[in-house]
Amino acid sequence: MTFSIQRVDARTGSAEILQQLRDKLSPQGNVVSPRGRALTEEVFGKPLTPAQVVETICDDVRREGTPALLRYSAALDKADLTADELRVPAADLVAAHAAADPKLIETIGRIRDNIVAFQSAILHNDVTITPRPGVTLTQRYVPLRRVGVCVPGGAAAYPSTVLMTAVPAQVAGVKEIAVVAPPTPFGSYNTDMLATCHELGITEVYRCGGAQAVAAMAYGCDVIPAVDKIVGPGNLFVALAKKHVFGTVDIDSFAGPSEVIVIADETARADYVAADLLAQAEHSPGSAILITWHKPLIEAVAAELAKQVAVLERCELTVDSLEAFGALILVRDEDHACELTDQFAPEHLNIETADPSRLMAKIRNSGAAFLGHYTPVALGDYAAGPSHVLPTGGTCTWAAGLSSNSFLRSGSITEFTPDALNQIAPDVVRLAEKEGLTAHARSVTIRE
Ligand SMILES: NC(=O)c1ccc[n+]([C@@H]2O[C@H](COP(=O)([O-])OP(=O)(O)OC[C@H]3O[C@@H](n4cnc5c(N)ncnc54)[C@H](O)[C@@H]3O)[C@@H](O)[C@H]2O)c1
Ligand SMILES: N[C@H](CO)Cc1c[nH]c[nH+]1
Ligand SMILES: [Zn+2]
Repeated sequence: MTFSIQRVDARTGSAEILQQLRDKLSPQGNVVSPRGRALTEEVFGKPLTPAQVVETICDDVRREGTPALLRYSAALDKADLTADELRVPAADLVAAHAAADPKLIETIGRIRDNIVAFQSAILHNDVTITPRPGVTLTQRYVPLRRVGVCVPGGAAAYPSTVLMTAVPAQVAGVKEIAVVAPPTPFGSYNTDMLATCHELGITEVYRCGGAQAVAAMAYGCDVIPAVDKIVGPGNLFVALAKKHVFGTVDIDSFAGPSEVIVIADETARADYVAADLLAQAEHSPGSAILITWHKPLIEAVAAELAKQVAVLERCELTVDSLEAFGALILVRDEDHACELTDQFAPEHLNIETADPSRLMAKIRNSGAAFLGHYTPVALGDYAAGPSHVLPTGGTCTWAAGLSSNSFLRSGSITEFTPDALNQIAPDVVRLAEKEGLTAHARSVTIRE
């Protein structure tokens, strides 16, 4: 298989390529295909930007509710559904579960256990301190009441996304979980996805996707009661819709295409490294970048990529991704590799070196890191325990991946005795008077 992936020698100059890739990989840089643009013109009668499409859909769903949701499902997903058919009947969930490969159900059970073990261990607990006699200060964590989960269904089916979103929410104690997936064979007609929902005890699944489903969950409609937070991945329209409704509800992130940086040294195997790069490139769009100071690895990995990509089911899509978003970068040394990685701030970081922990200690920015020659990112995508919903586009410099804690809301609880109030009163009064807020001061002195 012949294709071209960028080789960059960053030993003497700066690696501008990383900034160029970063710019291309923002969710907005996620270009809409010619078919997508034609669909926009067909539905709206004129060319619109994705942001204009999403704003129109969200505003219509907010104003009209279910009729707009059904209209956009019909126009964009060719779904001929009535309001009564939007929710997947309980019998369909049961039937999908009964018909599923028993081995798949066992796998889902084992992965659920892995996720529960990790997400329970990291869950915040209430904290109470008594800094002085008579003063009790508590930080309390309360699960969100109702959340909405977007499960993609345009180009592939993602039972794994149900696990990686709904299980952390369940661990946090969320009682109501609504899943939306497009009315497509990869979405809410996908029996593996429905069987996964049933196995996890999810009963509310809706046959709608895209911006219209996000808007319906944010604003609520006759069929889907409004949620408090919307999580889960999706294409550009889903990402833009989540951004649009943020403020009415919370969202997990504004996510773009998948990314991986593999840092490798002379102990790395070129076939393993290539396999890890291909695994994220196959998402298409997906970015796959090798950083190494071991020069022979660059061509060895390029040769392995060509060999391995040829036999992939998604060969052409993967090649498109490697050509547009891939790079093999030669750096001076280990420190240079860590510096460039921090600058790119990848969603996934795979360190395939003799002492990966030493490098990890030097890197601040990565959504999720995978250490050693036997820890491919696919472990995190499917089974290890941390969620695969992660910050992309360099946002891991300030954002965290989805976890059980994403489904908690914290609040403080303060309690003072009369003596403790008297003790602190002068400080409160002084500051309140400085601000000219004498009613605040009086609410304290009145109790002296
Ligand atoms: N980061 C993660 O954890 C993760 C996990 C799984 C999938 N993903 C990513 O999520 C994305 C899923 O995208 P997808 O397209 O397969 O499914 P999707 O469900 O996100 O989007 C499909 C929906 O988009 C809407 N849409 C399509 N074209 C449109 C147009 N021209 N105008 C308005 N709306 C339109 C339709 O309503 C359709 O139902 C992929 O990029 C995949 O790589 C990420
Ligand atoms: N790599 C994706 C997150 O970036 C998650 C995923 C789902 N299925 C396979 N992989
Ligand atoms: Zn993946």
